[in-house]
Amino acid sequence: MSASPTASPAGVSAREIDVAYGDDVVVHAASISLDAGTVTALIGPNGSGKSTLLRALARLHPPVAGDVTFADGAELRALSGRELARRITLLSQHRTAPGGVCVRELVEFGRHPHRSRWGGRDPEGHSAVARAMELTGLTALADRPVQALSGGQAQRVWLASCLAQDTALLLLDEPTNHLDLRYQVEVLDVLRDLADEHGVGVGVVLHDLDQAAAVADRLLLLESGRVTAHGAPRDVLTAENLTRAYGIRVDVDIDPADGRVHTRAVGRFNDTAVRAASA
Ligand SMILES: Nc1ncnc2c1ncn2[C@@H]1O[C@H](COP(=O)(O)OP(=O)(O)OP(=O)(O)O)[C@@H](O)[C@H]1O
Repeated sequence: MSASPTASPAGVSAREIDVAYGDDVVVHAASISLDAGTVTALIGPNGSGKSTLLRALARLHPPVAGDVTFADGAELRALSGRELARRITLLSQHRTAPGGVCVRELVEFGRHPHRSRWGGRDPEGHSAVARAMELTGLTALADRPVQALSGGQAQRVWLASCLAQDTALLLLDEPTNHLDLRYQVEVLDVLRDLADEHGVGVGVVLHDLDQAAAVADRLLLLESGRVTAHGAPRDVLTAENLTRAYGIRVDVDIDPADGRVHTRAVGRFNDTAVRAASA
């Protein structure tokens, strides 16, 4: 990012939190720590609670039990909205752009917590916005109406708006959705660079397990609202864990050349043994 993240020390920990919609508790006793300079990926089947847990860290769904504390001791529930927006940014899955705004204007919205109450000075703003647009490949589209963009281009604008917010903690819910292969890789590279070069603590929901293994230092596997495994990718992405979590056979290989974890879901269509048996 253009400037080093402006918020207080990166790092947030949730301890044993329950998160509910009405009376329905959907995340149970979940613990997660996002530390400065690390990428943590949340993985798991649809409906397992990944988005809800991520949103709880940004206080969009305040936990009904347990607590969430920042590295400097501040409690999530005690912060003003503005203080919180200077510490943590969330790229959520569902967003609607206000009508009539162009790319640069939407990215500039990300600077809102850094402006004075009456919309005044933000000395870092211009360079933060320019850098966020450059990192996401949007510079040439700066004056285009957001409503005239493709799904992938719009996704990059929302990501740029989060990057412009320039917080020490960055949460992203499926940021590679709608992106072509090149931009998927570029977005994941940006996340890795933010962690490695700027000490940002990143929490990201990903469905692609190989991408999660490649970008993350730590993985958190959720099943039915509970964290059932956490740790280094090769400890979490085991055939046993994945087969249980996803309810289909999943094979796992470790590439001897680079130590990367590769997963392969074995369905009826790509399991040659099953195909031969049923032919
Ligand atoms: N607004 C809501 N009101 C009530 N229940 C909800 C709401 N949003 C999500 N849920 C429920 O909470 C549970 C967890 O949903 P969540 O979106 O966190 O899962 P997820 O792991 O992110 O899923 P996906 O991979 O499909 O995005 C699901 O049972 C879901 O139906």
